[in-house]
Amino acid sequence: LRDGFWGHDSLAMSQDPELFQERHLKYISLLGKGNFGSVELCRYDPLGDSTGELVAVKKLQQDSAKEIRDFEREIQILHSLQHDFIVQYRGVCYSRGMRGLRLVMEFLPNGCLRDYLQKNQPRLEHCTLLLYAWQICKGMEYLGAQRCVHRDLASRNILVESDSHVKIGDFGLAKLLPQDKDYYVVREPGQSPVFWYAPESLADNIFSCASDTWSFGVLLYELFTYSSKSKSPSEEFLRMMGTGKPAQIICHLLELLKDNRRLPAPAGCPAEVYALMMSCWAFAPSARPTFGQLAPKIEALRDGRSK
Ligand SMILES: N#CCCn1cc(-c2nc(Nc3ccc(C4CCNCC4)cc3)nc3c2CCN3)cn1
Repeated sequence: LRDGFWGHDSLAMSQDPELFQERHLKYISLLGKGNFGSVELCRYDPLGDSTGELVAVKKLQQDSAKEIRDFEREIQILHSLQHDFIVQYRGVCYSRGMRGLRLVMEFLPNGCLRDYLQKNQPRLEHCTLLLYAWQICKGMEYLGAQRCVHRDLASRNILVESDSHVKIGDFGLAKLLPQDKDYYVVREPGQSPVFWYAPESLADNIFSCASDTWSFGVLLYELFTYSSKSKSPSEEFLRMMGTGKPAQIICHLLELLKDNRRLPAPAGCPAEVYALMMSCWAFAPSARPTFGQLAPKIEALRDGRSK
């Protein structure tokens, strides 16, 4: 289209609500660092009068061909998801061609659940922790129905919309299952802390909805320890392993899990909640509950305990 009222960009560009123009994306602050990426708070302000909306913009740190290809897959996965307990896709911003590719998402004002739990521990009751657990479980049930494996379920990847609403916030390691298999074997070994990994993921890089259930159990543990650093999964497992050489952490952790050693019950954690975590940590993937089976169990725990 010739230059005219729309300035130098094409009419189509200005009309597509999912295309964000870099020149209108105003940087405000750094929100966090996920896997291979950073997330910034920006205001999308095409009118230039600071009335534009706040958005969270994810971009790659490295921009190798593989990182860009994986990022494009992450964007496609998030674009295909639409659920109350999954962070909303808004669009993309291309600058410098594909090298400057950025993912634009809704901004959640209260940050990630790990920090939120630490900061608000005194006023967060078990009933609220179980509400967060139920919402994440429903989001994961929906994800499984889309044949998507998250691979990095942890409180650092959950975002807080409000006191009563959390969302799964990062899909940097998510994979879509092929039609003919219900598991995914990754080539690059553990990119995220191994203390959230199921045994089959530690041993053979195998990921599935069942390995997501294992990580969900660790997330339940994080909820009921209010993500305390001293009681974190890493600290607890390292304590159980003693001061082995760092090289053998994965083998040592696997031995421990084979010996049926598990994270301890968090202080004050109701026995039924600990039993639920333990069911997610069944050694055999097939013995773990699905998210569809976990949701009603969490509901029952919520109703059973009014406070
Ligand atoms: N998940 C995951 C891991 C990757 N990651 C994602 C985000 C993210 N953060 C927010 N909001 C957000 C974040 C931090 C604060 C802090 C700032 C310092 N003071 C304390 C509060 C406040 C609000 N909104 C989002 C996203 C993605 C989509 N929407 C950040 N890191």
